[in-house]
Amino acid sequence: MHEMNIDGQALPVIDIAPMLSGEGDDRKRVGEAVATACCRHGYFYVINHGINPALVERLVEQSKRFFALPEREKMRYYIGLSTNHRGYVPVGEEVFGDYGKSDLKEAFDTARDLPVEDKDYLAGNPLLGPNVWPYGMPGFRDAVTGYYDEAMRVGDALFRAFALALGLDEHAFGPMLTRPTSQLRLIHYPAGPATTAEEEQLGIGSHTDYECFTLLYPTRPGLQVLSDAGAWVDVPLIPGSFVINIGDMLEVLSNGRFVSTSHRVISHGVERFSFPLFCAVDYDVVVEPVAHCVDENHSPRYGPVRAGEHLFAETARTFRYLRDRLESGELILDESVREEPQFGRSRKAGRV
Ligand SMILES: O=C(O)CCC(=O)C(=O)O
Ligand SMILES: [Fe+2]
Repeated sequence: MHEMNIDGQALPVIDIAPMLSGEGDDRKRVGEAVATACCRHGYFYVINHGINPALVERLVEQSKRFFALPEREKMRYYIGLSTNHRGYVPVGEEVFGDYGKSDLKEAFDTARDLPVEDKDYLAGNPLLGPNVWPYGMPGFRDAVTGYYDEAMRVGDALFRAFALALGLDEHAFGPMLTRPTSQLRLIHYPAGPATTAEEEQLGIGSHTDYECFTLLYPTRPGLQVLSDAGAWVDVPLIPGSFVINIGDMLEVLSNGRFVSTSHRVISHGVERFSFPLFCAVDYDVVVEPVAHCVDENHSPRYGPVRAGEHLFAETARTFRYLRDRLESGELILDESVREEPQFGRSRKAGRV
Protein backbone atom coordinates (compact mmCIF):
# COMPACT_ATOMS: atom_id res chain seq x y z
CA MET A 1 0.00 0.00 0.00
CA HIS A 2 1.27 3.45 -0.63
CA GLU A 3 -0.32 6.44 0.97
CA MET A 4 -1.22 9.30 -1.29
CA ASN A 5 -1.38 12.70 0.32
CA ILE A 6 -4.38 14.81 -0.64
CA ASP A 7 -5.26 17.93 1.40
CA GLY A 8 -3.23 16.63 4.34
CA GLN A 9 -5.07 13.29 4.36
CA ALA A 10 -3.01 10.10 3.83
CA LEU A 11 -5.14 7.95 1.50
CA PRO A 12 -4.58 4.19 1.14
CA VAL A 13 -3.89 3.31 -2.51
CA ILE A 14 -3.28 -0.28 -3.65
CA ASP A 15 -1.88 -1.36 -7.01
CA ILE A 16 -3.99 -4.42 -7.82
CA ALA A 17 -2.10 -5.41 -11.01
CA PRO A 18 -0.21 -8.32 -9.38
CA MET A 19 -3.54 -10.02 -8.61
CA LEU A 20 -4.42 -9.91 -12.30
CA SER A 21 -1.09 -11.02 -13.73
CA GLY A 22 1.71 -10.95 -11.16
CA GLU A 23 3.98 -13.36 -9.29
CA GLY A 24 3.43 -14.97 -5.90
CA ASP A 25 5.55 -12.56 -3.86
CA ASP A 26 3.93 -9.48 -5.35
CA ARG A 27 0.54 -10.99 -4.65
CA LYS A 28 1.46 -11.62 -1.05
CA ARG A 29 2.34 -7.95 -0.73
CA VAL A 30 -1.05 -6.97 -2.16
CA GLY A 31 -2.70 -9.19 0.47
CA GLU A 32 -0.69 -7.51 3.22
CA ALA A 33 -1.57 -4.06 1.86
CA VAL A 34 -5.26 -4.97 1.85
CA ALA A 35 -5.07 -6.22 5.45
CA THR A 36 -3.31 -3.03 6.59
CA ALA A 37 -5.73 -0.74 4.74
CA CYS A 38 -8.77 -2.59 6.11
CA CYS A 39 -7.56 -2.37 9.69
CA ARG A 40 -6.25 1.20 9.48
CA HIS A 41 -8.81 2.94 7.23
CA GLY A 42 -11.71 0.54 6.62
CA TYR A 43 -11.48 1.22 2.88
CA PHE A 44 -8.92 1.69 0.12
CA TYR A 45 -8.49 2.77 -3.49
CA VAL A 46 -7.38 0.39 -6.25
CA ILE A 47 -5.32 1.46 -9.24
CA ASN A 48 -3.97 -0.49 -12.23
CA HIS A 49 -7.19 -2.48 -12.32
CA GLY A 50 -7.24 -2.65 -16.12
CA ILE A 51 -10.82 -1.38 -16.49
CA ASN A 52 -10.95 0.58 -19.73
CA PRO A 53 -11.91 4.22 -18.97
CA ALA A 54 -14.06 4.20 -22.14
CA LEU A 55 -16.30 1.54 -20.53
CA VAL A 56 -16.77 3.73 -17.49
CA GLU A 57 -17.51 6.80 -19.60
CA ARG A 58 -20.09 4.86 -21.61
CA LEU A 59 -21.75 3.70 -18.39
CA VAL A 60 -21.94 7.28 -17.11
CA GLU A 61 -23.29 8.58 -20.42
CA GLN A 62 -25.96 5.89 -20.71
CA SER A 63 -26.99 6.37 -17.08
CA LYS A 64 -27.40 10.11 -17.69
CA ARG A 65 -29.66 9.30 -20.65
CA PHE A 66 -31.77 6.90 -18.63
CA PHE A 67 -32.21 9.11 -15.57
CA ALA A 68 -33.11 12.06 -17.84
CA LEU A 69 -36.26 10.20 -18.99
CA PRO A 70 -39.58 11.42 -17.56
CA GLU A 71 -40.47 9.83 -14.22
CA ARG A 72 -43.55 8.19 -15.77
CA GLU A 73 -41.36 6.47 -18.34
CA LYS A 74 -38.82 5.29 -15.74
CA MET A 75 -41.61 3.88 -13.59
CA ARG A 76 -42.38 1.37 -16.34
CA TYR A 77 -39.25 -0.36 -15.07
CA TYR A 78 -40.11 0.03 -11.37
CA ILE A 79 -38.21 -2.48 -9.22
CA GLY A 80 -41.39 -3.53 -7.40
CA LEU A 81 -42.72 -4.97 -10.65
CA SER A 82 -39.88 -7.49 -10.94
CA THR A 83 -39.72 -10.71 -8.94
CA ASN A 84 -35.92 -10.71 -8.65
CA HIS A 85 -35.18 -7.15 -7.53
CA ARG A 86 -34.19 -5.49 -10.79
CA GLY A 87 -35.05 -2.16 -12.31
CA TYR A 88 -35.78 1.44 -11.43
CA VAL A 89 -35.68 2.70 -7.83
CA PRO A 90 -37.39 6.10 -7.54
CA VAL A 91 -36.48 8.81 -5.02
CA GLY A 92 -38.13 7.90 -1.71
CA GLU A 93 -38.09 4.13 -2.25
CA GLU A 94 -35.16 3.45 0.03
CA VAL A 95 -34.79 4.48 3.63
CA PHE A 96 -31.46 4.17 5.41
CA GLY A 97 -30.34 5.06 8.90
CA ASP A 98 -32.36 6.17 11.86
CA TYR A 99 -32.96 9.75 10.89
CA GLY A 100 -36.27 8.80 9.35
CA LYS A 101 -35.92 10.45 5.96
CA SER A 102 -35.60 8.72 2.62
CA ASP A 103 -32.46 9.12 0.55
CA LEU A 104 -32.19 11.87 -2.03
CA LYS A 105 -31.31 9.56 -4.88
CA GLU A 106 -32.75 7.39 -7.63
CA ALA A 107 -31.15 4.19 -8.90
CA PHE A 108 -31.31 1.37 -11.40
CA ASP A 109 -30.51 -2.09 -10.06
CA THR A 110 -28.88 -4.79 -12.16
CA ALA A 111 -26.92 -7.99 -11.57
CA ARG A 112 -25.81 -11.03 -13.56
CA ASP A 113 -28.23 -11.20 -16.50
CA LEU A 114 -29.37 -14.81 -16.27
CA PRO A 115 -31.80 -16.26 -18.85
CA VAL A 116 -35.55 -16.39 -18.14
CA GLU A 117 -35.34 -20.17 -17.99
CA ASP A 118 -32.77 -20.02 -15.18
CA LYS A 119 -33.68 -22.69 -12.61
CA ASP A 120 -33.17 -20.49 -9.53
CA TYR A 121 -35.23 -17.72 -11.09
CA LEU A 122 -38.03 -20.12 -11.97
CA ALA A 123 -37.87 -21.53 -8.44
CA GLY A 124 -38.58 -18.01 -7.11
CA ASN A 125 -35.14 -16.93 -5.93
CA PRO A 126 -35.67 -13.26 -4.95
CA LEU A 127 -32.32 -12.03 -6.32
CA LEU A 128 -31.25 -14.21 -9.27
CA GLY A 129 -32.55 -14.05 -12.83
CA PRO A 130 -32.73 -11.71 -15.80
CA ASN A 131 -32.17 -7.96 -15.73
CA VAL A 132 -34.82 -5.43 -16.66
CA TRP A 133 -33.87 -3.32 -19.70
CA PRO A 134 -35.40 -0.05 -20.87
CA TYR A 135 -37.03 -0.32 -24.31
CA GLY A 136 -35.28 1.23 -27.26
CA MET A 137 -31.97 1.75 -25.45
CA PRO A 138 -29.64 -1.01 -26.69
CA GLY A 139 -26.64 1.17 -25.86
CA PHE A 140 -27.73 1.15 -22.21
CA ARG A 141 -27.78 -2.61 -22.08
CA ASP A 142 -24.37 -2.89 -23.77
CA ALA A 143 -22.85 -0.30 -21.44
CA VAL A 144 -24.15 -2.03 -18.31
CA THR A 145 -23.18 -5.58 -19.29
CA GLY A 146 -19.80 -4.48 -20.67
CA TYR A 147 -18.97 -2.72 -17.44
CA TYR A 148 -20.40 -5.49 -15.26
CA ASP A 149 -18.18 -8.14 -16.81
CA GLU A 150 -15.05 -6.03 -16.50
CA ALA A 151 -15.77 -4.96 -12.95
CA MET A 152 -16.54 -8.56 -11.92
CA ARG A 153 -13.11 -9.56 -13.22
CA VAL A 154 -11.55 -7.02 -10.85
CA GLY A 155 -13.93 -8.24 -8.14
CA ASP A 156 -12.55 -11.77 -8.57
CA ALA A 157 -9.00 -10.42 -8.26
CA LEU A 158 -10.05 -8.65 -5.07
CA PHE A 159 -11.57 -11.84 -3.66
CA ARG A 160 -8.13 -13.41 -4.13
CA ALA A 161 -6.48 -10.42 -2.46
CA PHE A 162 -8.88 -10.60 0.50
CA ALA A 163 -8.19 -14.33 0.83
CA LEU A 164 -4.46 -13.58 1.06
CA ALA A 165 -5.20 -10.72 3.47
CA LEU A 166 -6.79 -13.29 5.80
CA GLY A 167 -3.83 -15.62 5.49
CA LEU A 168 -5.73 -18.09 3.27
CA ASP A 169 -4.88 -19.61 -0.05
CA GLU A 170 -5.66 -17.04 -2.72
CA HIS A 171 -8.26 -19.34 -4.27
CA ALA A 172 -10.02 -20.08 -0.98
CA PHE A 173 -13.18 -18.17 -1.95
CA GLY A 174 -13.32 -19.65 -5.46
CA PRO A 175 -15.85 -22.40 -4.65
CA MET A 176 -18.23 -19.77 -3.19
CA LEU A 177 -18.30 -17.81 -6.44
CA THR A 178 -20.08 -19.98 -9.00
CA ARG A 179 -23.19 -17.77 -9.44
CA PRO A 180 -22.75 -14.82 -7.11
CA THR A 181 -25.61 -12.40 -6.37
CA SER A 182 -23.33 -9.39 -7.01
CA GLN A 183 -25.43 -6.35 -7.93
CA LEU A 184 -24.37 -3.36 -9.98
CA ARG A 185 -26.33 -0.23 -9.11
CA LEU A 186 -26.46 2.90 -11.19
CA ILE A 187 -27.17 5.75 -8.79
CA HIS A 188 -28.18 9.31 -9.59
CA TYR A 189 -28.10 11.95 -6.87
CA PRO A 190 -29.92 14.98 -8.25
CA ALA A 191 -28.58 18.46 -7.53
CA GLY A 192 -30.01 19.71 -4.24
CA PRO A 193 -29.16 21.86 -1.26
CA ALA A 194 -25.60 21.35 0.01
CA THR A 195 -25.72 19.75 3.42
CA THR A 196 -23.45 18.34 6.01
CA ALA A 197 -25.94 18.43 8.84
CA GLU A 198 -27.37 15.14 10.04
CA GLU A 199 -30.89 16.53 10.18
CA GLU A 200 -30.86 17.43 6.48
CA GLN A 201 -31.70 14.85 3.85
CA LEU A 202 -28.63 12.86 2.89
CA GLY A 203 -27.77 11.43 -0.53
CA ILE A 204 -27.66 8.10 1.25
CA GLY A 205 -27.93 7.62 4.98
CA SER A 206 -25.43 5.78 7.18
CA HIS A 207 -25.26 2.07 6.44
CA THR A 208 -22.97 -0.86 5.78
CA ASP A 209 -23.04 -2.88 2.56
CA TYR A 210 -24.38 -6.41 2.93
CA GLU A 211 -22.02 -8.38 0.73
CA CYS A 212 -18.29 -9.13 1.02
CA PHE A 213 -16.93 -5.85 -0.37
CA THR A 214 -17.94 -3.10 -2.78
CA LEU A 215 -16.12 -1.77 -5.84
CA LEU A 216 -17.30 1.79 -6.33
CA TYR A 217 -16.90 4.36 -9.07
CA PRO A 218 -18.19 7.80 -7.99
CA THR A 219 -18.23 10.81 -10.35
CA ARG A 220 -17.91 13.34 -7.53
CA PRO A 221 -16.92 13.60 -3.87
CA GLY A 222 -19.58 13.15 -1.19
CA LEU A 223 -18.78 9.71 0.19
CA GLN A 224 -17.79 9.58 3.87
CA VAL A 225 -16.67 6.68 6.06
CA LEU A 226 -17.01 6.43 9.83
CA SER A 227 -13.63 6.21 11.53
CA ASP A 228 -12.76 4.04 14.50
CA ALA A 229 -12.94 7.17 16.62
CA GLY A 230 -16.51 7.79 15.49
CA ALA A 231 -15.85 10.71 13.11
CA TRP A 232 -17.12 11.04 9.52
CA VAL A 233 -14.12 11.19 7.17
CA ASP A 234 -14.29 12.37 3.55
CA VAL A 235 -13.28 9.93 0.80
CA PRO A 236 -11.91 12.25 -1.92
CA LEU A 237 -11.80 11.27 -5.59
CA ILE A 238 -8.59 9.87 -7.03
CA PRO A 239 -9.05 9.96 -10.83
CA GLY A 240 -8.84 6.54 -12.49
CA SER A 241 -9.18 4.66 -9.20
CA PHE A 242 -12.03 2.70 -7.64
CA VAL A 243 -12.98 2.77 -3.98
CA ILE A 244 -13.23 -0.53 -2.12
CA ASN A 245 -15.11 -0.81 1.15
CA ILE A 246 -15.71 -3.81 3.36
CA GLY A 247 -19.14 -5.46 3.56
CA ASP A 248 -20.92 -7.46 6.27
CA MET A 249 -20.01 -10.92 4.99
CA LEU A 250 -16.31 -10.16 5.13
CA GLU A 251 -16.74 -9.00 8.71
CA VAL A 252 -18.21 -12.44 9.43
CA LEU A 253 -15.60 -14.38 7.43
CA SER A 254 -12.77 -12.49 9.14
CA ASN A 255 -14.41 -12.90 12.58
CA GLY A 256 -14.43 -9.13 13.00
CA ARG A 257 -10.81 -8.55 12.03
CA PHE A 258 -12.13 -6.50 9.10
CA VAL A 259 -15.07 -4.38 10.17
CA SER A 260 -17.83 -3.67 7.65
CA THR A 261 -17.41 -0.03 6.58
CA SER A 262 -20.09 2.31 7.92
CA HIS A 263 -20.53 4.99 5.27
CA ARG A 264 -22.90 7.62 3.88
CA VAL A 265 -23.10 10.17 1.07
CA ILE A 266 -23.57 13.87 1.76
CA SER A 267 -24.74 16.33 -0.83
CA HIS A 268 -22.51 19.13 -2.09
CA GLY A 269 -25.49 20.56 -3.95
CA VAL A 270 -24.33 19.32 -7.37
CA GLU A 271 -25.54 16.38 -9.43
CA ARG A 272 -23.61 13.17 -8.79
CA PHE A 273 -23.58 9.65 -10.20
CA SER A 274 -22.04 6.58 -8.63
CA PHE A 275 -21.73 2.94 -9.58
CA PRO A 276 -21.25 0.43 -6.77
CA LEU A 277 -20.67 -3.22 -7.65
CA PHE A 278 -21.52 -5.17 -4.50
CA CYS A 279 -19.25 -8.21 -4.67
CA ALA A 280 -21.06 -11.16 -3.14
CA VAL A 281 -20.72 -14.92 -2.85
CA ASP A 282 -23.39 -17.38 -4.07
CA TYR A 283 -26.87 -17.08 -2.58
CA ASP A 284 -26.70 -20.40 -0.74
CA VAL A 285 -23.24 -20.07 0.75
CA VAL A 286 -23.32 -20.37 4.52
CA VAL A 287 -20.91 -17.74 5.77
CA GLU A 288 -19.09 -18.10 9.08
CA PRO A 289 -15.70 -17.08 10.47
CA VAL A 290 -12.87 -18.89 8.62
CA ALA A 291 -10.93 -21.32 10.81
CA HIS A 292 -7.83 -19.18 10.37
CA CYS A 293 -9.47 -16.27 12.25
CA VAL A 294 -10.64 -18.36 15.20
CA ASP A 295 -8.34 -19.49 18.02
CA GLU A 296 -8.21 -19.61 21.81
CA ASN A 297 -7.97 -15.78 21.94
CA HIS A 298 -10.57 -15.19 19.24
CA SER A 299 -13.70 -17.23 19.73
CA PRO A 300 -16.24 -17.09 16.89
CA ARG A 301 -18.19 -13.83 17.24
CA TYR A 302 -20.73 -14.55 14.50
CA GLY A 303 -23.13 -17.38 13.91
CA PRO A 304 -23.39 -18.91 10.45
CA VAL A 305 -25.61 -16.97 8.04
CA ARG A 306 -26.75 -17.76 4.51
CA ALA A 307 -25.29 -14.95 2.36
CA GLY A 308 -28.31 -14.52 0.07
CA GLU A 309 -30.77 -14.55 2.95
CA HIS A 310 -28.84 -11.84 4.79
CA LEU A 311 -28.68 -9.75 1.62
CA PHE A 312 -32.36 -10.15 0.86
CA ALA A 313 -33.46 -9.53 4.46
CA GLU A 314 -31.49 -6.28 4.63
CA THR A 315 -32.89 -5.25 1.25
CA ALA A 316 -36.40 -6.00 2.48
CA ARG A 317 -35.81 -3.73 5.48
CA THR A 318 -34.84 -0.72 3.33
CA PHE A 319 -37.00 -0.89 0.16
CA ARG A 320 -40.56 0.34 0.54
CA TYR A 321 -42.07 -2.23 -1.82
CA LEU A 322 -40.60 -5.07 0.25
CA ARG A 323 -41.25 -3.42 3.63
CA ASP A 324 -44.91 -3.21 2.66
CA ARG A 325 -44.96 -6.92 1.89
CA LEU A 326 -43.25 -7.68 5.21
CA GLU A 327 -45.82 -5.62 7.07
CA SER A 328 -48.76 -7.23 5.29
CA GLY A 329 -47.37 -10.71 5.93
CA GLU A 330 -47.11 -11.42 2.19
CA LEU A 331 -43.34 -11.73 2.62
CA ILE A 332 -41.89 -13.75 5.49
CA LEU A 333 -38.15 -13.80 6.08
CA ASP A 334 -36.26 -16.88 7.12
CA GLU A 335 -36.09 -17.14 10.89
CA SER A 336 -32.28 -16.95 10.86
CA VAL A 337 -32.34 -13.38 9.47
CA ARG A 338 -35.49 -11.99 11.06
CA GLU A 339 -33.59 -9.96 13.62
CA GLU A 340 -31.65 -6.99 12.35
CA PRO A 341 -27.92 -7.69 12.78
CA GLN A 342 -25.31 -5.18 13.87
CA PHE A 343 -22.37 -4.73 11.55
CA GLY A 344 -19.90 -1.94 11.05
CA ARG A 345 -18.25 0.73 13.12
CA SER A 346 -21.31 1.51 15.19
CA ARG A 347 -20.58 -1.75 16.93
CA LYS A 348 -17.14 -0.60 17.98
CA ALA A 349 -17.65 3.11 18.39
CA GLY A 350 -21.12 2.74 19.90
CA ARG A 351 -22.73 5.36 17.67
CA VAL A 352 -23.92 6.24 14.21
O1 LIG B 1 -22.68 6.80 -3.94
C1 LIG B 1 -21.77 6.39 -3.24
O2 LIG B 1 -20.64 6.92 -3.23
C2 LIG B 1 -21.98 5.21 -2.33
C3 LIG B 1 -23.25 4.45 -2.56
C4 LIG B 1 -23.49 3.42 -1.51
O3 LIG B 1 -22.93 3.46 -0.45
C5 LIG B 1 -24.42 2.30 -1.76
O4 LIG B 1 -25.14 2.31 -2.77
O5 LIG B 1 -24.44 1.36 -0.94
FE1 LIG C 1 -23.03 1.56 0.49
